[in-house]
Amino acid sequence: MAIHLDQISCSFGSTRALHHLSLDIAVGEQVALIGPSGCGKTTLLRLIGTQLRPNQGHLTVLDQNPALLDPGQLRKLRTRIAMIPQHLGLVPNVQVRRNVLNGGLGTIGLPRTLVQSILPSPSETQRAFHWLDRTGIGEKIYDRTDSLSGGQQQRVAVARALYQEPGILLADEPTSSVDPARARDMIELLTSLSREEGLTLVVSMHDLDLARACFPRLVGLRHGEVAFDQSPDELSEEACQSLYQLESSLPEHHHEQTD
Ligand SMILES: Nc1ncnc2c1ncn2[C@@H]1O[C@H](COP(=O)(O)OP(=O)(O)OP(=O)(O)O)[C@@H](O)[C@H]1O
Repeated sequence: MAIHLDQISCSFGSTRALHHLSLDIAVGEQVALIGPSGCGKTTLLRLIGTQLRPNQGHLTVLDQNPALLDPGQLRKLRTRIAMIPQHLGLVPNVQVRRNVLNGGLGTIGLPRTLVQSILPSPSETQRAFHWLDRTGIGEKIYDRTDSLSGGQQQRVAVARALYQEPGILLADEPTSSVDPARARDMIELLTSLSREEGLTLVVSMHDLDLARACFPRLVGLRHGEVAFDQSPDELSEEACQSLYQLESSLPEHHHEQTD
């Protein structure tokens, strides 16, 4: 099992983000996490990425329990989990190559990082090109990152994640700031790369129609609990509607709290 969550609860002060949530995701599965703002999608991704610890419950990622690992083992596990954050986290005023190479920082240690930032080896550059090429923008490798379009920058973030050679790829609302055609391109890029590389893929998103069109498994979250866990064919209109009807009736504190 790539990801195993058993009765996980996670709170921030008095705000309950996840409540007795259980979910198993097999190696190579592609899962869309759907639900209204504040339902717990980012919290769940951060737990899987081992950036957060649950208050209760049992979690294993790539068959390891992060709570039982020493700092070195935890670092190693994290190199196998790549996260594409909502705002991409690219360094704007450097070459695209630099941003892709940043995907390897967790693995190579400080001395090599310093050398690499001045003079990347030909094999590192070749590998950066390989992943940029796989995302369709190989020719941009020496361009300044902030000269690229928003869609191209998203591809740089995908290449950076894949440079890490992860077992699990997580993406937090990768479609939130792009137009519908770009959103579909992005999701199709992620799902096809995950299929070809045998990568477990978990993507949070708001667009239910896009999730239904592109993912074989949809997990709906509501108030930090699993509302449904189904294939697009199984998913009923009622289940979808109930998920989003609650958006307007969320308790007030769900709107007020922020990251
Ligand atoms: N660092 C934090 N401090 C306090 N509360 C938090 C924190 N992170 C999340 N929360 C709260 O936990 C709940 C779940 O938040 P989360 O960000 O996981 O939801 P989400 O589904 O990803 O929302 P969105 O779609 O708006 O990104 C919300 O009520 C949120 O305000």
